[in-house]
Order: sequence, then structure tokens, then C-alpha cells
Amino acid sequence: MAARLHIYPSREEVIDRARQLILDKAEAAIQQRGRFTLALSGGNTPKPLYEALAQESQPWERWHIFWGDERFVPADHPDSNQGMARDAWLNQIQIPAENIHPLETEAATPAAAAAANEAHLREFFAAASPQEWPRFDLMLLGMGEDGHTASLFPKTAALQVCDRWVTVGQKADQPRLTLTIPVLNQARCVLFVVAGADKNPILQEIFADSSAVAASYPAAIIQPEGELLWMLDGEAGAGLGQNGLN
Ligand SMILES: O=C(O)[C@H](O)[C@@H](O)[C@H](O)[C@H](O)COP(=O)(O)O
Repeated sequence: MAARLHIYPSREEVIDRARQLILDKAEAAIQQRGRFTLALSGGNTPKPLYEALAQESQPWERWHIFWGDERFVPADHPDSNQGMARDAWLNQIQIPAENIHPLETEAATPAAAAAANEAHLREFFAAASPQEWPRFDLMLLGMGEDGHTASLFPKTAALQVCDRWVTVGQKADQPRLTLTIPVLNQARCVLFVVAGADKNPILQEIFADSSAVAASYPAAIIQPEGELLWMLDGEAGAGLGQNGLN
């Protein structure tokens, strides 16, 4: 499905629109399937979104929270994506502990952690065969200045992994855990939330350049069968047309 791109004047409005979209997707998923499976992104951009969600009144017992990626650090480490989302949101709401599915980093090595987390996901999604893929209701993603998303960094081996659900990403010398491209592309809806002028050059390449280089950026490789929505603030989206949301 083609990307729908919308550019909002301010970062605050992007966060508010993203919040509303998440609530809309949650309501629909719960009505249709009895639960809402949401995978979170890390970094700085989504923190105010998580803080806004902490103010909502929702049937949290129907929500299941996952992460698209995680730094290979303990949950109480300042770099932990899990830790950031718990502090900003999950510790403020009545959600059953078993509904929170972090990418655990307790294994001895990143590869062992990737395998252990994949086993948990396969059990949750009741995957009957190795060829099955999980279908998250909503995959929330950010994008780095280099075009990475989740912990899928340009020119890394993780981009070639197409037979696993979870693999090891590599940011320079920092190992990470990340869902793989096939898993991201299986999501019913992928929502990129990107803000700031520093992201504009790479967005110009991704959206205004049909070259193979632009298509090679990890964020550009995310082409789900379901919905693909980009929500940008004015700085990130400067010079880009918009074809999207009302
Ligand atoms: O673990 C992470 O850091 C994220 O999952 C990563 O993919 C993030 O979305 C981008 O790096 C953008 O980060 P900012 O929002 O901080 O710019």
C-alpha cells in the first residue's frame, strides 16, 4: 500500500495526531479481535506521545505492548527503550504486567537474547510453523538521520535477515535487538513519527528520489502490505508534498 504522508505545523500536533491514530487503531483492533498489539519505537521523539497516552482512559487489559527494538542494556539503564516507555507511560496506567512484552536483554549475548525474544513472540502469536509471521496491529517507528529505523541500520547484516522475527542490530559498536524487516512489513499498520530539521535531508531522499540509494535506506525498505503512514512536523517535512491524512 502506498505511503500516506502528512505534515503538521508543529511537533506537538504530530504527537496529538499520532495519539489519536493509536487510539483509533486500538478501538478497531479490540472490536475486531479482542486485543490490540502495539510495538513501540525508542529514541526521543515518541516520549511525549507516551506521556500523552498515560493521560488516556483505555481498556488497558486489552492492550499488549511490544518494542520494535531495544538497546542491549539492562531495563534500568538510561538508554533502555523499555525503561523510557515504562517511566513515561506504562508505570502510570493499570495494565497487567503480562501485557508488557519487552525485548529482554538478560541473555549472555545479543544473539541469545534475539533467539529468546523470538521464542516469546512465537508463543504469544501462536505461530504454528517457522514460516509464519506475526501481524502486529500497529508498528510505531521512528527514523534516524541516516535513514535507520528500529535498530535496522544502513549496510548492516540485519537488513538481510528474512527468516527470523528478531535479530541483532548494530549501531557502530553498540549491539541492539530489533524486529526484522519481514516482521515490520507484516504489520496491519506502520506509523512513522518523525520530527526535526535534522531528519529533512534523508526524508527528501526517501520521498523525492527514486534512486536505488534512496530505496536502500532501512526506513524506505519498510513497505507493509497494510497501511503505511508518515506523520512529520514542518521542519522534518519541509519541501515534501503531502498526500495523506485529513
Ligand atoms: O532505539 C531507537 O533509538 C529507536 O528505535 C530508533 O529507531 C529511533 O526511532 C531513531 O533513532 C530516531 O530517534 P529519535 O526519535 O531520538 O530521533
